[in-house]
Amino acid sequence: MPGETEAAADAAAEKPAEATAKPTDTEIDVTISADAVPAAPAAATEEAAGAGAEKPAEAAAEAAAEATAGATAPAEGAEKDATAGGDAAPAAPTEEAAAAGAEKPAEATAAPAEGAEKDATAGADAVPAAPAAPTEEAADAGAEKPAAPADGAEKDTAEGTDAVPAAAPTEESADAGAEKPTEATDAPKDGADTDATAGADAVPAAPAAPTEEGADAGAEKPTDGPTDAPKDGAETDPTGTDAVPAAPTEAAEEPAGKAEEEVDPATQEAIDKLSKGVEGDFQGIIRAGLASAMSFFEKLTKRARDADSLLCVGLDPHKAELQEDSAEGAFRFCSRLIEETKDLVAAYKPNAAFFEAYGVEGWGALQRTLALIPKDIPIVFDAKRGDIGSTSEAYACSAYQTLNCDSVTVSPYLGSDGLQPFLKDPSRGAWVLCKTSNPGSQDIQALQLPSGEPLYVHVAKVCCLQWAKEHNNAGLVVGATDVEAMRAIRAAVPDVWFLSPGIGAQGGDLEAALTAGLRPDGLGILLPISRGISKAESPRKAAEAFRDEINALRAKRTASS
Ligand SMILES: O=C(O)c1cc(=O)[nH]c(=O)n1[C@@H]1O[C@H](COP(=O)(O)O)[C@@H](O)[C@H]1O
Repeated sequence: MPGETEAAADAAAEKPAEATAKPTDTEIDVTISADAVPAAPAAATEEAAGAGAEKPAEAAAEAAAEATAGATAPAEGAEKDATAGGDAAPAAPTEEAAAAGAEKPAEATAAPAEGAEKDATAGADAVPAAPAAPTEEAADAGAEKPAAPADGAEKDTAEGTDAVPAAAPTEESADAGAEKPTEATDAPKDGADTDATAGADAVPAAPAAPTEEGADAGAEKPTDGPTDAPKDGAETDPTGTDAVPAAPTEAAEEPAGKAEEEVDPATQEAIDKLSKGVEGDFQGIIRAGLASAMSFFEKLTKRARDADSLLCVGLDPHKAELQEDSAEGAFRFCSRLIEETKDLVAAYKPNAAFFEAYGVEGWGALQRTLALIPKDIPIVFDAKRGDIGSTSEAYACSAYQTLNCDSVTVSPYLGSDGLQPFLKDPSRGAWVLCKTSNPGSQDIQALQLPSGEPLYVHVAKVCCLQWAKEHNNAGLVVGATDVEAMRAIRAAVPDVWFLSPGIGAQGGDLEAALTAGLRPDGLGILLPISRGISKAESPRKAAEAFRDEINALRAKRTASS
């Protein structure tokens, strides 16, 4: 209940009833996020290929597979490529590959409809920060660093679906692929530097405008666009095919165009930058793919508005609260919370600690829990990461690719290089620990710098205004238990989103926190509450009461400002 203290909550605690929601098979679900890509080819710069473009390479490959169908994307070639782990290497077709393609074109051509479905489901979460390029650099990058995350890559390799051309086919090849696969040996030879690293299949190196035929072939079942994709990835492609429509059909372009209108200036700038120099329809594809990737804070803002809520339910399966002290018990606990509150929340915040406590099974329970969260509800993965750059890369991969979470809590203590991996993809966000809610936050975070400002104000400014300024995708953890600090931080960074735990069990004052932290637009502060909801007799009623109390205070505050 709102305002309930830890003690009160403990006293009132009851064991939650057994979850009603049945777990789905989520191991696959989380891994397929790797495949999710807009039907866009990728970028034109090495930077794009190496940095943000973890997935577009696959996208390009998959997309072009559609257009060229059997002509240049042989099933056997795909298997070969997959074995080599080279998902995304645009290279010209070798005769061998083309011939292999001719042997089994039907698989390649049959793929798109299902593949499109799959990509649509996963697409929301896996849109790259930057498209990958159809240049040699991109090919190399793709080969060395497969676009898909580890799990996804494994899946892909098992399914042998990734190796496909990045460029659009000529009319001839499109026809060949679609109708006369045995003529596949006539596939384009230009740009013929076969990707030896990937052992990859025949792919033209340079993008070209798709032909009508290619467009038609690719457009059999356009995706709904990444933002419509459910997180649970329940519609996994049963054929194991990742193919995505390659060509910009009207249907595919329309939602992307709409999305493009909604993107923030930073995203728009990235789109302009990355599509510059790319000609014709492929520019449209790139723009569409990028535009459909809402930035993390756009997604959060949209959800907060749609649900009319700033409440974030914490998924903290404390052992003491479980009916059964096991990973399964933790999963059921979370499943029940999600089931009861999913229409009331702006976000969910699973805390890794409570799952890790159950070892490998706990990690599985976490993955299954994440898969239950509706696709339009942002996830804050509370893991408080941050390390040297190369290790943070792995942490970011774990949070964003393997677990497919939208955001993660991070420590600023290691500095800018430790945070960069969490910030380079605008569709993901990092919540930087700034002034935490616990009493010990005074020990270091409140130290006064020679400039006279407390360390937490410095952290707020340096993280949000400098380190994260490229994509504006850092928020700040500012506990709701220290309103004075919150006020100072709000003054330093007026627009930044706060994640403000401390309401409920930790005794924070909701009205004081909202007064100090809310932005004039009635947004800008996300209030995670765990035990105050999970320990209530009816978590739903408690969540509803919190949401309503928050909204009443928001209304009061925005009316007075
Ligand atoms: O990063 C966090 O989420 C966090 C930061 C902070 O300053 N204080 C804080 O309590 N948290 C987390 O927020 C949740 C608070 O839980 P309750 O006190 O039960 O609502 C726990 O998962 C904490 O680990």
